[in-house]
Amino acid sequence: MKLMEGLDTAVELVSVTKLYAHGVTALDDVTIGFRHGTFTAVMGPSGSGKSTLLQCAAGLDKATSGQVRVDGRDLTSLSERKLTLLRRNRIGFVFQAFNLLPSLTAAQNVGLPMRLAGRRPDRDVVRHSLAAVGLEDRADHRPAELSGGQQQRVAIARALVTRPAVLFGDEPTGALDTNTTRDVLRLLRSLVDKHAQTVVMVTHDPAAAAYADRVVFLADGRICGELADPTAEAVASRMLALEESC
Ligand SMILES: Nc1ncnc2c1ncn2[C@@H]1O[C@H](COP(=O)(O)OP(=O)(O)OP(=O)(O)O)[C@@H](O)[C@H]1O
Repeated sequence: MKLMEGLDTAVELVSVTKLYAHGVTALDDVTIGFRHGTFTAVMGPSGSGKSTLLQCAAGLDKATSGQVRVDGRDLTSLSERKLTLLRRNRIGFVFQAFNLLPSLTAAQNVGLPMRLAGRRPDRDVVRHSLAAVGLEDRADHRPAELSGGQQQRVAIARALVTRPAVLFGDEPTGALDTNTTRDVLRLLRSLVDKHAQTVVMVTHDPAAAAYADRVVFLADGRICGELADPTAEAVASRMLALEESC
């Protein structure tokens, strides 16, 4: 199948199918592109394949068939070593649980991807990354000394430290209260607006999805619709219709 959007596209899935054991089809012939410098929310009923889509797009899980392109490179054809390098350098991922190392300071956590790559963390790069998430004054704090929202911002800074082509978030605000959720969503929005970062986020929350440029809906492992310039109300009513038809 032809590529959909060419050079403008940071991430592209072409006819991706993911089968699990016990006859589960988690993704069923999914073709979708995520353009550079855009913010996309992925929504759908529980079990519709949202996390699987993100994991396959990020090279954390292997598609059973189809192609996954990041920065124009097909992840499915890379050796394990090359895939690890591409994942480390070009793909950022944040999870609902912040996954910070408790014994390390914020700056040390942000520098981890460089350490894992066998390099000494570059102080300026780490400071710049912490500044991008508004935490330059918390560099020496350990996770336990930070709020949940601040911890997630450190995780985002860590994911951004290699200047990835795309930042994926799997329910990045799922563990946060309403106010902190808003701060993190505003941060993601400003990374897109100010730094042309590409962001793809799974969420259950229509209000969170409304921060995105586009919402993609999944049902039973298939893309079943999209909404541009979403409002929380429009997303909620589309979700209601999807859940009723499941
Ligand atoms: N490792 C696995 N082995 C077998 N089946 C799996 C595995 N991971 C996910 N599945 C199945 O694949 C389907 C899609 O799961 P996935 O986690 O992607 O859905 P989701 O939309 O993210 O769900 P939720 O909103 O509940 O987190 C589900 O039917 C799930 O049970």
